[in-house]
Amino acid sequence: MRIAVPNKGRLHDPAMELLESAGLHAVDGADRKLYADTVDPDVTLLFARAADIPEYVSDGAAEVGITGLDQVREADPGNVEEMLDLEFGRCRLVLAAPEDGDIESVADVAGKTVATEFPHIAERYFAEKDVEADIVEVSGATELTPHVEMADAIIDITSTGTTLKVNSLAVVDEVLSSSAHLFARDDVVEDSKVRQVVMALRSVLSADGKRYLMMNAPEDRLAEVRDVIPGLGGPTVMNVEDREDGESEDDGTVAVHAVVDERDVFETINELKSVGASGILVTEIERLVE
Ligand SMILES: Nc1ncnc2c1ncn2[C@@H]1O[C@H](COP(=O)(O)OP(=O)(O)OP(=O)(O)O)[C@@H](O)[C@H]1O
Ligand SMILES: O=P(O)(O)OC[C@H]1O[C@H](OP(=O)(O)OP(=O)(O)O)[C@H](O)[C@@H]1O
Ligand SMILES: [Mg+2]
Repeated sequence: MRIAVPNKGRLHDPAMELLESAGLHAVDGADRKLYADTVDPDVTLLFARAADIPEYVSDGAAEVGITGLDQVREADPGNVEEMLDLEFGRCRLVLAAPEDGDIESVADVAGKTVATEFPHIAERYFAEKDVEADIVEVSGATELTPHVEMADAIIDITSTGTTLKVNSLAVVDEVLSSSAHLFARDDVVEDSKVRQVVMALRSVLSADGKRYLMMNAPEDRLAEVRDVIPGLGGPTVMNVEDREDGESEDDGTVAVHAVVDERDVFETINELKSVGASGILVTEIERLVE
């Protein structure tokens, strides 16, 4: 199976890190190579421009791809399925116009010219809003076009808003909220290898922001311990076997393990201490397969 991955740009590094965390390390990915094998002999990575990846998957050069949702929606190949939000490369595709101009709503764009790298998304957006606008396709530096009278407004990517601001442009409307996605050609979505890859990537995303707590707790206060753990489906409770022959000492102590949100760890530890827990250990989780 081939996975198409952005060869450069801001999606490349996080995509490679995610694949690595999922156990799909590239084994011979020298810079500027077009292909890399992975530790799984059935999985090859193919490196392509972010904007070309939907086409590669649609045409059969790769079975699945990782690229921005904006690119998938722009190419709109018709035979691919969006499988997973990978939660990086978050940005918004927005309609923007000069701050001091007279475009304040989508309706004001009627009869005007809009420059964009995303002509298909723009076309569908204006059709949905029932606004007729002329769309001019550009391949970059879209923010410049209103200043050189090429366009009255633009549809472009923004994340921090800095580029719009330095070009004296203001957001008029949001067209699409985007992030990197895993998508697959519709004839392979049920393949076992594709399902394995989806499950592996999902397990990394599920573990993100989670911590594993281990502790000893007095058995007779277990109910209180359970109450303070906001974990996934409750904690796991085990007897503490600390004698050499493996027999439980039965000193009234049990081991409790639980998965909790990173943001709850501080408060949970304090509460656990107050209900008698000791030897509390907090570790990171690499993957969480549910
Ligand atoms: N400022 C941004 N913040 C977050 N994500 C972004 C931003 N700009 C682009 N993206 C996302 O990253 C994808 C690829 O953009 P990037 O700038 O890495 O590549 P590119 O400009 O298409 O590539 P190239 O470097 O090959 O010209 C976009 O389609 C979008 O999904
Ligand atoms: O809201 P901001 O944080 O300012 O980000 C928005 C900018 O980021 C992207 O450009 P990029 O940096 O990828 O340059 P490019 O035009 O070479 O793709 C996008 O095309 C915007 O211009
Ligand atoms: Mg870019």
